Amino acid sequence: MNRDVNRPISMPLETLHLQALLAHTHPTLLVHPKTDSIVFANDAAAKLLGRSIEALKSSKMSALHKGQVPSLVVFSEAALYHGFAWTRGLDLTHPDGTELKLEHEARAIILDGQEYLTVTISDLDARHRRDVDSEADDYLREGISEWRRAERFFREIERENQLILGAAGEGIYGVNSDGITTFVNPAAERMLGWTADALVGREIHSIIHHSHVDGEPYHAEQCPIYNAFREGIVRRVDDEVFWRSDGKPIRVEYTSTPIRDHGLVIGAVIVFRDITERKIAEEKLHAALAEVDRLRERLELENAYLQEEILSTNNHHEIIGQSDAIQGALKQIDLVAPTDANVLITGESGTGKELIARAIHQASTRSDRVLVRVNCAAIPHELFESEFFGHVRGAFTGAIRDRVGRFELADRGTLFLDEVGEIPLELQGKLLRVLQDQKFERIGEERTREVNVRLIAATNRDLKEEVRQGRFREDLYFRLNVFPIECRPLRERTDDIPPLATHFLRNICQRLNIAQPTLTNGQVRTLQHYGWPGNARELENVIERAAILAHDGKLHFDLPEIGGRDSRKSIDAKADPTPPPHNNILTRNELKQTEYNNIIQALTATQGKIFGKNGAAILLDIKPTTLASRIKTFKIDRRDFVSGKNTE
Ligand SMILES: Nc1ncnc2c1ncn2[C@@H]1O[C@H](COP(=O)(O)OP(=O)(O)OP(=O)(O)O)[C@@H](O)[C@H]1O
Repeated sequence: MNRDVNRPISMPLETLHLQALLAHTHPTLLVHPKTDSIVFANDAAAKLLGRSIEALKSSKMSALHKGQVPSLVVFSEAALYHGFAWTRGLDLTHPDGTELKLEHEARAIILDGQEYLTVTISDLDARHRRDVDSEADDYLREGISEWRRAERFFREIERENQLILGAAGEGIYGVNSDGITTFVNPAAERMLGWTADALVGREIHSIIHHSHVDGEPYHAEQCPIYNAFREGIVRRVDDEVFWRSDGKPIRVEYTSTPIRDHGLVIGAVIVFRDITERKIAEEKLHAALAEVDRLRERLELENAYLQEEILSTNNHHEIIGQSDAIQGALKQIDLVAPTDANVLITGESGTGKELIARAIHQASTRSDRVLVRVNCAAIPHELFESEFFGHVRGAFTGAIRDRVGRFELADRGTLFLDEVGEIPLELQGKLLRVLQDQKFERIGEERTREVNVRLIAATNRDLKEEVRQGRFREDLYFRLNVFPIECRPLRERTDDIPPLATHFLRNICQRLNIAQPTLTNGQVRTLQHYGWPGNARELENVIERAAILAHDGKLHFDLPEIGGRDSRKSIDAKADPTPPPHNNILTRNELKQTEYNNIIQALTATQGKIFGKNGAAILLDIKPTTLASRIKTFKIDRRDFVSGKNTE
């Protein structure tokens, strides 16, 4: 620094006043350097240095800065030389003993031709405090604007969140860890019929979730929504109800997600959807599918029955016979068919009981609906109930889908219970109730179904005797026996054998598409002499076999042997026109014994096999189901005839 730049300032007297004024705000001394005396001190200097102006003015600079004369001289000389100097090397002690940290700035001035120094003193501690305060101010100012920015940012986020919550189609609400509602979005307000104001701040479970759909109380401890924040895991429920403000339930699916703050669960947010309409649509669809399923199953079964009917009714329900017995039966059919009365047809196997049942159905007003036949002898004991009344899926082991029972299938048609005497005693009561009320339930279902069924029953048992023996309920017997029709055995109406034999021969030849052989009078007479334990069915089978084996238009009959009696007759030989001797007539018991022996022989020959090509039914010329029923009646255990394990 050179002297020209910082030469002492020379100023007129009036400027001194200005200087003095300025000096009034800063602690300033006017010092005469040559004499070391203080010629002027302002109030600020007096205050800072802790001395009065007068005391200062009567004091020397060196006296103020005791022991620092060298530093003071250097400082003064520098100021005089350069016109300006500053130092922090001059200390000063306040009269109260405080060591003042000061900065001195000296400027050389000339007043009235004499060199002076204006020494401005700054309190470094005060300046430091100001600096700190100013820094704090800066921080504060910056902090406030930063905070305002953050506030704006969060307000913006909050606004966006509100927009999202408002736009969401799902109902959304929040709860704190006490289960108190913290917010509710507009969709939730709409769905629940409650305003957000009405819910916020209140325990929402007791308002919208207090009961199950059936009205049972829903305790908050079990509520999955609350459990989400109790256990800290997300809970999803896909079918429950929330209660609207108008008391109506809405079906909902919802998710309750815990909200965490620094790892601490502080509540949950619940997002829910009104699925009432969807559930109604689903239920309608299920019902429709179940109905389709039911109809399909029914059609399948009806179809099976119709097929069976086609196969079993080659004779188109033509009842042949001129005997009084047949003519009487025909009259009874005409009488009873148009009524809805129950009919009980009795008679030995193969006498035409089913034929009569079908004829009644055909002549009734129900003929446009199906006749459902149930062979009670062929149903395993444990399946009776399901067979009759149906079951729902899962009702018992093996019930893998719903099943229509025969009663339901026969609705508005006819139910033909063949071998009705075989129905287990324990089911007879239920059957009676259904016949009386025409109402029943499927197994495993509570729904009661109504039917309108006409019942025709048939049996080859003496049902009265069964009642006496306690094997058949009397009340059921009376219920069935409203209109009894008896089928007389063929041997008691030998008049019917010629027209029946001719009828069978014609039908069989047509069916087999073969030329019809001649049935001679002699052959007819021989047929009339045979006992026909298998009745018309046996006659039909004998004729069919003969038709197949016929040579050159001639029939050859090979009648089966009956019991020990030699009833095998070669009919193409000379027929014996004489009536059988009196001692050949069999009593009912003898006939039974004969039939028993016959079945035993057949089972021995087939090793217990009943059904199929090599079965005993074929040998005996009776239906396998009939044979099964007879075996049951005679209490024969067919396993006694089986060699090895191969039973049917
Ligand atoms: N009067 C008849 N006219 C024509 N065909 C008859 C007559 N009686 C019986 N049949 C025939 O004899 C066969 C046996 O008759 P059906 O099945 O009706 O006897 P069923 O008494 O019901 O026998 P089961 O007790 O063994 O069930 C059938 O093919 C049937 O058409």
